[in-house]
Amino acid sequence: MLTSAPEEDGGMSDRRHVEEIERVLDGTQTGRDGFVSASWRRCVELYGMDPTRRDPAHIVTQTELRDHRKQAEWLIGAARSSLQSLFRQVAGQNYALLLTNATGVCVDFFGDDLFLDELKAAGLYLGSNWSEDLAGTSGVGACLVTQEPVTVHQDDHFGNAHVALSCTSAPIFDSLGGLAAVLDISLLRSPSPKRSQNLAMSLVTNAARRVEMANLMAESRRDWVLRLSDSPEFLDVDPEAAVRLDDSGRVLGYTRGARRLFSDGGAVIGRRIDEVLGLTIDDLPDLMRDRPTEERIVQMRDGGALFGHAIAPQAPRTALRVDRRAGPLAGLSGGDPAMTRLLTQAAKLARSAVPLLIAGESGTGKTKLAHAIHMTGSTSGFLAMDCAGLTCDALRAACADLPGSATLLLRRIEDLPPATAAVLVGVLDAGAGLRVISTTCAAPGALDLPRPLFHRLAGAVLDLPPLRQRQDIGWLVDRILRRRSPQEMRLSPSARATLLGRHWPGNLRELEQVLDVAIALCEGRVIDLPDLPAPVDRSTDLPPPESLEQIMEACGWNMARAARRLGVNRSTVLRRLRQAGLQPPG
Ligand SMILES: Nc1ncnc2c1ncn2[C@@H]1O[C@H](COP(=O)(O)OP(=O)(O)OP(=O)(O)O)[C@@H](O)[C@H]1O
Repeated sequence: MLTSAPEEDGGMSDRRHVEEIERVLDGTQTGRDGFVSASWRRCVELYGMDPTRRDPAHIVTQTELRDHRKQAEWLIGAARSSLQSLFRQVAGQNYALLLTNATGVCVDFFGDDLFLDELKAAGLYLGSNWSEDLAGTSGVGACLVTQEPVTVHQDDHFGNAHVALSCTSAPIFDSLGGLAAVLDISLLRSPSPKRSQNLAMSLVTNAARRVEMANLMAESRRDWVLRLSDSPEFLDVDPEAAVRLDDSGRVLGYTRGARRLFSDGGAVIGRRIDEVLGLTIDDLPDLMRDRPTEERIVQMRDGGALFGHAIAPQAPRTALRVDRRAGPLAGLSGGDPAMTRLLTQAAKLARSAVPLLIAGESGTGKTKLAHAIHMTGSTSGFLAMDCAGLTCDALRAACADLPGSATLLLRRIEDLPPATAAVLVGVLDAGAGLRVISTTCAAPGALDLPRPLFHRLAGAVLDLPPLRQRQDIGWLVDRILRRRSPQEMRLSPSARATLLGRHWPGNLRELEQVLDVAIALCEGRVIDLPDLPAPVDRSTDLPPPESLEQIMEACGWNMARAARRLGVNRSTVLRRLRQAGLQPPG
């Protein structure tokens, strides 16, 4: 039995409210929404609350508020612009907006300064705690329990303290499907019909959906995102649902709108997209923005269809970039840290006359780098010679025609016949304006050259990394594809993953050839697995003796890619990392 309503200030309506709660507890249907009756029941039977008490709002301490806000930083960031635009839409209508965390504490707030004192007194402010067991039936509290959008209007509230308010709240889910927050729009005073809040309901649910979308997009820069909409007009600007996928098509996250599209109610994270929706990862390139929206149709498993918009992973952002003023040198790398360091040095050395020795495995781009250095430097003539079988006469004849200022490129210096070595020393000493660049596949220290010659060639050594150690393979693939295909072509995600996972004993030359073959074999515009030639040089296609850390770095610490490159499964990679005490940087 509840205590009776206070006579002094409760008045008739307060008493009626308390009486209705009593009747609901007795099992009478009073016309209240079912979730409201259920909440009233919990308030009395579970939390032992008394509706006649006018408790002040529950406000956490400043220190607690700071902690709550710190923990919700990501959420506040993702929600800010949606809240701002929602607040603009309701400006001048006395609404207050509250963003609470999953425990019901308000961590962000927008309200009209004119009513700030009233809003604070009513608990519509930063730090107020609206969890049901403290504040009774409220929009936020009921939303946290039901995980559905709700309007708790006037005397839907449990306690007499809040019956003037009208609160409409929508849940916000994180990308793993957990309830993360509640977005609430509240009025101090409102018209009595509950339906007056229908517009508020639609505003708050749309804003919550946008917050989930913003959060998912912020998490997904390195992954595929598939966005879905019922209508082609909203697909690119305000889609209803989104799924985040890794490059093998496994679900990494989703927005609440996508949950209802999945074919069964079971756990979805980690499952392949073709198991939960009616498409595979390789269908995504066909759903990118360059296709007309009406053609981007995704068949759902229930027989329905939606419009789809696939967003490809963005290239990793790297702090290191070669200065654009380095000209042709800057175009040789897509942000691989070792290449960036090397090219930055090369750009400085290019302006000097220091003889350069470029070392690296076959096909790593030594000749291309030498050309770029020449183009960046100040010499005018350019002569490239292969050292294998180079005779003294041929060397003397070729150098005799060189202009006063020239670059002499000697390819594969390790193959220089010993007899020519002595002549080369003479040529270099005689040519005052001659800048020499040589290349070698051997380790510079192991070069079997006469010392006088070695010191005239190796003023500085530039060591090119093998392709398998580069972190910009994806960038190189796109660049080569753009340059060598007659029309715009793309790779299916599985074809891309395969290329990123190969060992590339033939380095960039091999990559170019593989892409040439794929371009020739591919019938449409999307290169898929069957278009890729198998690795030719399997004998050397064994994992090189590199450290696990080097491989992880080359794979951007992507477990799936490292597993493919090592030819083991992901759990083995994880185990080996743990054994080696390795962790991803930062
Ligand atoms: N940064 C790059 N981007 C795209 N393609 C490149 C790049 N560097 C080199 N290549 C291409 O890779 C192929 C091999 O390059 P290059 O001839 O410079 O290698 P190399 O190391 O001199 O080879 P080798 O040791 O066999 O003489 C060439 O076709 C070249 O165009």
